[in-house]
Amino acid sequence: MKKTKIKVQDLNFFYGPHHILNKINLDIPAGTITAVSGPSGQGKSSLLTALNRLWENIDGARATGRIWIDFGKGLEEISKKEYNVHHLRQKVGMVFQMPNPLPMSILKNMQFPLKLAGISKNMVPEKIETALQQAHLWEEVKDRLSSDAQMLSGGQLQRLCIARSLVIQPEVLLLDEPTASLDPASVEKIEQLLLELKSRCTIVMVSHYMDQIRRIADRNLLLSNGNLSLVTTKEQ
Ligand SMILES: Nc1ncnc2c1ncn2[C@@H]1O[C@H](COP(=O)(O)OP(=O)(O)OP(=O)(O)O)[C@@H](O)[C@H]1O
Repeated sequence: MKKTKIKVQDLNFFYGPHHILNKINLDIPAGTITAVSGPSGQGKSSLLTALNRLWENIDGARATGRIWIDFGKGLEEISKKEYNVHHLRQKVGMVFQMPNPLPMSILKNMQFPLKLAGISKNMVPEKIETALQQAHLWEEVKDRLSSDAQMLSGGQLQRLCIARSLVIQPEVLLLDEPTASLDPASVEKIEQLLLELKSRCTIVMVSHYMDQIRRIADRNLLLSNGNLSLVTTKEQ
C-alpha cells in the first residue's frame, strides 16, 4: 500500500446557492496518477481548486470540509485558514486546459515562479534547464529562450506550462484536461511526461478521454451529481 499523499474529508463546494460537490471523501496515494472524469459541469475543476485553495480567488465560491496533504512531515491540514497559501501553491502546481503563458519570453516564463519562490539567482539556470528537460521541451527551445513564448505551438506551449509548474519542484501536480486542445503527437508526449513524473509528483488530472485514462491513470474517479466514486484502479 502506498502512503496517503492527499486526504479529503467531507468536502462540500458551492458557487453562491449552488451546491456543486457533496461531502466528498477521498484518499490519494503518493506517486500515482488519479484521473477525475464525469459529465460536463459536475465540479471536476472545482475539486482541483479545492486542493490548492484556488477557489478562494473566485467570487462566490465557498468550500467546507477538511483537506490534508503530506509534504514530507506527515499529513498537514491545508484547509485551515492559517495554513500558508503561498507555501501550498509552491508545493501544489496547476496546469490548465488552455496553455496560459505569460506575455513574455520563454525564459521569463520559466524565471517567474522561481522569482516568486525567492530562489537564489545562481540556481535559476540549472533549475530552468532541468524543468524544460523533464517536460521534453529543452531540445526544442534551448536556442531561442529569449523568444516570445507565444511563438510556440499549442503542444509546446502546454509543455512550457507544465515545465513552469515543475520548475519549483511541486510535490503534487493538478492538471485540468491538459491535452484537450492538442494534436495526437503532443498528447503522446504529455502522457509520457506524466508517466515519468509520477514517481516524484502525485498527479491529479481531469480527463474526459477514457483511452487516456486507461493508458496512464492508476485510478479513475467518476464525479456525478456532486458525488465521487472509484470506477477503476490499477493499484494492488
Ligand atoms: N465562477 C463560477 N461562478 C458560478 N458558477 C460556476 C463558476 N465556475 C463554474 N461554475 C459552475 O459550477 C459547476 C461546476 O463547474 P466545474 O467547472 O467545476 O465543472 P466541470 O465538471 O469541471 O465541467 P467541465 O467538464 O465542463 O469543465 C458548473 O455548473 C459551472 O457552470
